[in-house]
Amino acid sequence: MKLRLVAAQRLKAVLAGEHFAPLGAGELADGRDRALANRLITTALRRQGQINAMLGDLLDKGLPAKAGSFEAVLRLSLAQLVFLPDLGAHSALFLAVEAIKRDAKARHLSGLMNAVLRRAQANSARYGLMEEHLLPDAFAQRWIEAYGAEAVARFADALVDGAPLDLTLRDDDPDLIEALGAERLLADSVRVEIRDRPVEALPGYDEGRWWVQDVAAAIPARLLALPAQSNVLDLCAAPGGKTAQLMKAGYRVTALDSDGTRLQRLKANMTRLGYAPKVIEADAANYDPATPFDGVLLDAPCSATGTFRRHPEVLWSRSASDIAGRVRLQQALLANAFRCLAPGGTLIYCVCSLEPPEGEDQVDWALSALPGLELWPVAPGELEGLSQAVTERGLVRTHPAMTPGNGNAGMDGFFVARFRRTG
Ligand SMILES: C[S@@+](CC[C@H](N)C(=O)[O-])C[C@H]1O[C@@H](n2cnc3c(N)ncnc32)[C@H](O)[C@@H]1O
Repeated sequence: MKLRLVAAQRLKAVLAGEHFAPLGAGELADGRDRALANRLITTALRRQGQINAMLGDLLDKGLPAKAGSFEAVLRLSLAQLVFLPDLGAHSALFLAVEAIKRDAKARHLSGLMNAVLRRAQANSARYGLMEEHLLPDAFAQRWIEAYGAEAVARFADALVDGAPLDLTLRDDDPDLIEALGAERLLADSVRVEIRDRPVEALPGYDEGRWWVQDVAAAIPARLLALPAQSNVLDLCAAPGGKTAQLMKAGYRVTALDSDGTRLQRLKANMTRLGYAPKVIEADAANYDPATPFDGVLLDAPCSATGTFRRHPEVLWSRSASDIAGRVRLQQALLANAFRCLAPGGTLIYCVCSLEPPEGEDQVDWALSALPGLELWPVAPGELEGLSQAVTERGLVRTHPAMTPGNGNAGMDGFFVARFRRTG
């Protein structure tokens, strides 16, 4: 019961707009309970489109208003009934009714909960097949246009399957890779296929021998291709995945972010890894350095739709107007990134987004709005093992239906462009 109440609380917060993070030991001490609660929440989030369709079918009058935890408990129970049959239908029904009896704001709805879940149970075989609802229609249509129907069908599979754990190695040591049970992907990125313990308990964590970073997220920093000791500005740096790569490459790194709390995480990550970049809390849209940089990496805030395998909630919390707002912010940040760059310097622009307006279209904007900026195309050979991600224009576009390295499926959706400042 406790795990269901805690899971409902977390799901409710995510439905209200919070970013999803799995429950930790502080919230549910027992490891098995925690794993089960996280399985329920992630299933409810990955299957949110299908569960929305079920709710439309089951609740003639829609969801009751101001009903406390009713919606979250119902979604968790539908996830269990339809998609996690190994957990048992009886407990899905019984525990849902008991859970809302403990919530003063939802207790009067226990009869409705019971009736709805019984109808869902009777329809569970049909509900389990409604795969066309996995991705929101608006996203699916746009993505089919951009990436093709076959790729988008695989996005839906990737949404259900979730993401494996990818690491970037500080120490490229075959013994470490073996101890992690990892497969090499691209350059110094490896993938842990089967994870049986928390990240902090994996070999090499305490010694700072690697950091968590999706294989796609590790591409942009590698493309700077500057000599060691170059001065590099990492704009929008926290929590520091790309900062660590820039430090590993031997650059003199300034890591800047406007969010003090996220910068604390960056500092803790750098301490664990044994790196000491210069850290600045400032707004990247108007930061004005005394000396311009040889390289600037801008990992701009975006819709984050490319991370839907780990953050399925982004698919349901982003509207067209959110994306338009991000596009304007990205342009302001790009313009200032250009101002921070020395003549001859290199600029990398990247976003973890699948939306062309935040990626490909921003290249056109930058080339027309920022005289003195030119595209420095990425050559397919620079991404050995992933040359299919390099477009004809020399831009990099990855998505979850792409396969890096030797057959390990899936990666985040990322867009990367490389520019040079000519004057
Ligand atoms: C995609 S995340 C960066 C991830 C990071 N580069 C990494 O590799 O670990 C975007 C970051 O942009 C920061 N951000 C958003 N608006 C900003 C602004 N105006 N100035 C500086 N940082 C900003 C956020 O605080 C967030 O940390």
